[in-house]
Amino acid sequence: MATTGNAIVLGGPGSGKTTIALLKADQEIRSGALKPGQRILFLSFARATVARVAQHAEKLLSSKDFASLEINTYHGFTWNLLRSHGYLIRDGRSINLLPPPEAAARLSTFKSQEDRLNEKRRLFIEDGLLHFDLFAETAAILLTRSRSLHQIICDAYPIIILDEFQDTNRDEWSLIRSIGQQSRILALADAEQRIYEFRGADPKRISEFIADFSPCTFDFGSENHRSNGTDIGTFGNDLLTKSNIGRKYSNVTIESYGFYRGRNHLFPLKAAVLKSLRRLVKDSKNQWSLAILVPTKQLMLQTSDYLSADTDGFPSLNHDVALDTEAPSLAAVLIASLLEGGLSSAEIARRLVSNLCVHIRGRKGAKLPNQTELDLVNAMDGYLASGTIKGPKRKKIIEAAKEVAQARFDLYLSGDPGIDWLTIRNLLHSSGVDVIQQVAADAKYLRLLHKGAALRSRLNELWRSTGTYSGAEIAVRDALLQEHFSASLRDWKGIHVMTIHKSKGKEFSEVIVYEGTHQGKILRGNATETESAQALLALRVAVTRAMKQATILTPSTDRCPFL
Ligand SMILES: Nc1ncnc2c1ncn2[C@@H]1O[C@H](COP(=O)(O)OP(=O)(O)OP(=O)(O)O)[C@@H](O)[C@H]1O
Repeated sequence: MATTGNAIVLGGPGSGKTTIALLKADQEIRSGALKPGQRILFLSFARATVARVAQHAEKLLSSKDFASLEINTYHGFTWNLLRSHGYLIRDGRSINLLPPPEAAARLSTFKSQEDRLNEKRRLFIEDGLLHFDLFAETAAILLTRSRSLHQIICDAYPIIILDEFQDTNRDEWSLIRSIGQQSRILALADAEQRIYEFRGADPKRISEFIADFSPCTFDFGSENHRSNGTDIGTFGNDLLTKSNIGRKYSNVTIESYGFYRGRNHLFPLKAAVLKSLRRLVKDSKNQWSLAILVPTKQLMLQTSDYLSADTDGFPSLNHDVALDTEAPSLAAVLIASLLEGGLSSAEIARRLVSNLCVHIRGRKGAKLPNQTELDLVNAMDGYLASGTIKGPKRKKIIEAAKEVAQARFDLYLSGDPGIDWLTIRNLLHSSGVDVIQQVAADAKYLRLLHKGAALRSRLNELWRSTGTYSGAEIAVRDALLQEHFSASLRDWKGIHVMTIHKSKGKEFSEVIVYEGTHQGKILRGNATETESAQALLALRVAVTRAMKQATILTPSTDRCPFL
């Protein structure tokens, strides 16, 4: 609290790094260190983490002091900077954002990382379209080239707190170095929670910071305030030395699950969730949170579907999912375009085929479409240019698109966006063709993005002013885009399903880590040594999110070797 220069706080999970940083911010604000208009900037990676930190800060700081703290993601902060000043590096021309769903679609044909990066740079330089991955790099360039802007930013934020510092990539690091020439930097880090090597986190980062910034260094070691009085932290540390194997823990349960004939493969998971819920409700009434953490996105969606279902004698369970937005967003844009309609069914059909191409290209986000999908998209693109397409399966897709378009053309819209949206979704669902049905399936996840109300109100406005949904495609795109920067406070109570990676920086009353039998393994088969080391760190991060109890479910036929 007394340090006046740069600082780095090291410490294991739950050791209080975030808490001390917020208290330090509060102390600086109260001491009058800030001039009018200056704020302390707290940067983290994920919007969900920002929401949790903001919640935590609201408890620790008075509302007056809270106003002097800006809690943001790297993306949110750098985009603000680029949106207002980016024109300076584009000869006065403005910058437009390339939203992840569209980016995924545009980059789908570039296979290597290098080609993808080059294409992102080309899109920016030639078309002014900025990909999220270039935010930090471009902001760093901007601050290097404009000394005045550099001065303004450093003046505005004299103290910057960097959460999860161990996971900063090279571009973020160069931005930090630039701002850190004048502003004070307080970094929070745990080398053993470095789980983002695949996006450029580097084991050297902490020592680079120490070398460049000569900070006061504080190490909270293995102090643990999150799960005080439990052996969850001990288990986490034992994992690192493999001394957990064969040991018993009071607050970490490892269950080997078997196969239940005639039941969903996630049956043992839902049974474990209900067991946790009984415990949580008994102990904490409604003041509890439960995280279900799984290794892959695919398993996350399956888990969400199965929790929502009321099959196998289990009730449907309300929950939140940390979804990727690409697939539902592209599906929403396609549905909005159908809501808009057109002057003829042929025009609607053409737009539908074109939007189907974008959906197939981009729905998997950063993961590329497979060759069959790419071939299909090329053929459909060819159809749009020439009016012909070869192959019975592809012809069937075009025929089905025409039928959907005709049905839309003949449709009498009610003016109630909720009803009309569902009508269109059902048209897609009953098309009988998988790539069109996939749009309807992806659109169902919009509910879980909590964007329903925002979309409905935009569509309502359109209908009220024009009696049509003309402009719906753009309106829906805008509404979904804002999602990427909103750091609205989310309620962390209840059940949350997410990938292990998304759980970083969060805490829950209980955690259930579940790995699948064939896909969704904690350590996948044929993993390299580095991948294995990363998987172990990820498992440690997952388990140590729990305050009271962690449960790990691993298949009895193929137990996780870390357990
Ligand atoms: N000194 C303390 N005394 C009591 N409780 C504390 C203390 N410091 C932190 N806590 C509580 O412990 C929990 C974990 O703290 P915090 O989130 O600051 O840890 P962290 O080091 O940032 O964790 P991680 O790296 O795992 O995200 C929080 O619920 C916080 O309120």
